[in-house]
Amino acid sequence: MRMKRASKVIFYNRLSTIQLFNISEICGCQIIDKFQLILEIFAKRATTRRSKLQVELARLRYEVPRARAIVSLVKKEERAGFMGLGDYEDAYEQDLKKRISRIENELESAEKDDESLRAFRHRKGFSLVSFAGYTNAGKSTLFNAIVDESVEAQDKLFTTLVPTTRALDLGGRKALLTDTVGFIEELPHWLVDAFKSTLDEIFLSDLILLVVDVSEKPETILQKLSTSHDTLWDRIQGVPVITVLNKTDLLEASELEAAMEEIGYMAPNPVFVSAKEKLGMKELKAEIIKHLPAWSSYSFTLPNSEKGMSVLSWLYDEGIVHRVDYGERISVDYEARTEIINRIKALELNQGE
Ligand SMILES: Nc1nc2c(ncn2[C@@H]2O[C@H](COP(=O)(O)OP(=O)(O)OP(=O)(O)O)[C@@H](O)[C@H]2O)c(=O)[nH]1
Repeated sequence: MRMKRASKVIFYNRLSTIQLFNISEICGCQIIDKFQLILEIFAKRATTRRSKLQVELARLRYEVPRARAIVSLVKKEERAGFMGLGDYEDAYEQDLKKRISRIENELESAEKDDESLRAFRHRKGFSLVSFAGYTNAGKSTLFNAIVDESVEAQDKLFTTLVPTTRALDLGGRKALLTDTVGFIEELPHWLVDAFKSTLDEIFLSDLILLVVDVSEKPETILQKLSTSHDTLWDRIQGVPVITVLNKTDLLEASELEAAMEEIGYMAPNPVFVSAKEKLGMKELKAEIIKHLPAWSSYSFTLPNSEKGMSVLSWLYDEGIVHRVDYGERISVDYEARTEIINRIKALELNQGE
């Protein structure tokens, strides 16, 4: 390792503290296990405040028992400086625990911030589209293929904030496309909250593209589709899902047909693509446009009262207020998802207007 000048060695299996300790002495570089690597990836990909906190929480909790064991090792063997940790004292464990409880408190208020992120995007007239699926399904390749083939929307704001999000103009509709962390098989239970939090983008979406590697064995695909639906289902009811069957270049037409006979019932709104060969992009974009929530315009008035003002603030969260005049009543020219416009109309009816 020293000769190869590795800066980090990653072990597939979980390592005990003693193993970590001894291997790092031999290799002279940082040693991490699979779970620490997963946490590093989650940390890079966490975009909402809640997900950043969840990932940090999982990392700290993973570290506490190690901190304790390392302190006793260092004390016994007087080998300070292990893993670059310097003077490793009991205070470190106390510090970890303090940070854990602070994050637990912060998490409670973070939920609200993320809801307002969604509102902010809708207010700018964007529909939110997320890529979901297991690692290696080809999400990132597909994401790049669509972005390459599409016109980027004028609004660069989101794109510059998050590298895995692009603002696109799809058939005259503005959409924010977001690539997410891939699902991982056999995720340990203590990582599930952190993992799910990296999916926050998906849970805030108007449309989900579930990407599947169709060249895998049908039983593998079925099992992955089933787990994906389970993971998403409790929080995305009513949100349309497009099943993107990727890597069609690896199959003959007859093989593809046979695969679909087995998995078709688990694959709503299927579209066949090869992200690598950029095949099926037109069909996929058409399917996305078809499922994007419709937006419409509406002009109406609200009572100029406290209640009217609170409806107005909700309107600002959900869509674009083109004009607002405060007279005896508040008169508004408004554009939003049709679902929201219908709710305004229902509100008017209820008030007998
Ligand atoms: N033959 C073929 N290979 C593809 C296609 N799309 C992606 N791949 C390959 O599949 C592998 C995984 O692709 P990624 O785009 O990194 O997959 P991902 O789902 O983003 O994976 P994670 O980032 O790990 O979640 C890469 O080697 C790609 O080159 C395709 O349409 N056909």
